[in-house]
Amino acid sequence: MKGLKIKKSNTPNNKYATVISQNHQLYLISVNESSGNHQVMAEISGQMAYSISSVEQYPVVGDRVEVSYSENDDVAIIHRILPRKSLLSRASSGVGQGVQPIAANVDTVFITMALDHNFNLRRMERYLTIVWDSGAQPVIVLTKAGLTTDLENQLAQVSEIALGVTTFVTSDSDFSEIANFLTQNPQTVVFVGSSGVGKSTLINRLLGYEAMATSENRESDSKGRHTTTNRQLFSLANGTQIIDTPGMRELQVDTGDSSATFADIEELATRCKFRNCTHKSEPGCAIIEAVDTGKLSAERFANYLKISRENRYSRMNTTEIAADKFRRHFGGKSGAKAVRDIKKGKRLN
Ligand SMILES: Nc1nc2c(ncn2[C@@H]2O[C@H](COP(=O)(O)OP(=O)(O)OP(=O)(O)O)[C@@H](O)[C@H]2O)c(=O)[nH]1
Ligand SMILES: [Zn+2]
Repeated sequence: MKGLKIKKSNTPNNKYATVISQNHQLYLISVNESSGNHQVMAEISGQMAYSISSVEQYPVVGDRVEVSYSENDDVAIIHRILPRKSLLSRASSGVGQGVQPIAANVDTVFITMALDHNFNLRRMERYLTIVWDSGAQPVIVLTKAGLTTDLENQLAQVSEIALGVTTFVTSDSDFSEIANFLTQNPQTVVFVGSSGVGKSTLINRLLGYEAMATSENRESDSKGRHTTTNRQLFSLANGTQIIDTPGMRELQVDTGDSSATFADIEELATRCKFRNCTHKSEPGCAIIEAVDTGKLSAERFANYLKISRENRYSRMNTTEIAADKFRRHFGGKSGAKAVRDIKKGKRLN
C-alpha cells in the first residue's frame, strides 16, 4: 500500500503524530519522537479551528497530524492534518445532515458477516458501496463457519455481488487466513459489521489479549466495549493497526457511491436503447431484459435503485428532495391535483 508523502514542516520544532483516540474536541495522539512514540492529549490550534469550514476538516482516528509539543506541555497543539489516503464516513442520521467522518488512512475494511441468520447479501452490498467510496479496500470476512451447512452456496452468492473481493471464512477455532493476510501485509484495518458477528472475538485473537469485551463477558448495555483502555487504535507486533471507534462498527449502510458495487448493472445500462432510460418500462431496456431472462436478480436491481435514490438525496437539500419525491409520486398528475393531494395530507414517500 502506498505510504503518505510527508511534506517537511516549515516550523522545525513541529512533530508528527497519529490520532489514536478522539473524544469531542480532545484527542489522544501518539507523537513520533527519536526516542520512540509518546502518548499525549492534544487539541487543535485556534487558527486551525478558525479556518475549519466543514466536518471532514477535523482530525479523526487514524489521521497523521503535525503538532507542536514540548516535554513540559500538558497538551500538544495540532496544526494540520496530513493528506489522507482514505476517509471512512458514516451517514449522519436525518436527511441533509451529510456524513460523519470516523476513521482516516484505513487500508482495508473487513466487512464482517456471520454465516448464520446474519448473512444478508443486500446488507453486504451496502457495506461494499461505502468502502469503495472511502478509498479503502474491502475484504469480506464470513464468520461462524460452524453454524452453516450451506457454505458453498453462500460463497457463490458472495462472489456474485463482490467480484474479485478477497473473502475469508473464519470459525471459532480457525481465523488463520486473516492472521496470515495481516502478517504478509501489515497495514491499517477496521472491522465493520452487525453486532454479534464476532468482530471483538477476532480482534482479541489477532491482538493476543482481551482488548475488547465480547458479548459473553459484557453487560448487554455496557457503554465501554474496550476492557482495558480507551484507545481506539491498537497495534499488532507486525505493525498492523486496528482501528475500532464507537459508531464505526455498524456504519449506517445507507449511502455511498454505488458504481463500483453495481458495475454489472451500470454496464448493462449503457446498452439501453435510450440514454436517459429509467429502466422502468422503456422499450429496449437492457436491464429489464436481464431481469426478465434471469441474468440479473430482481432483488439486486431493486437494491441498486434504492441505493441510487439515497445517493441522489444525499447530494440534495431538503427542498430538492421534497421536489424529487413530489415528481416521483405525482409524476402523471397535474400540479394542481398534486397540491390538493398534499393538502389533504396524502403522504409522499
Ligand atoms: N460459533 C461461533 N461463535 C462465534 C464466532 N465468533 C464469535 N462468536 C461468538 O459470537 C458472540 C458475539 O461475538 P462478539 O465478538 O462479541 O461480536 P461483535 O461483532 O464484536 O459484536 P459487537 O461488539 O456488538 O459489535 C460471542 O458469544 C462469540 O463467542 C465464531 O466464529 N463461531
Ligand atoms: Zn434501461
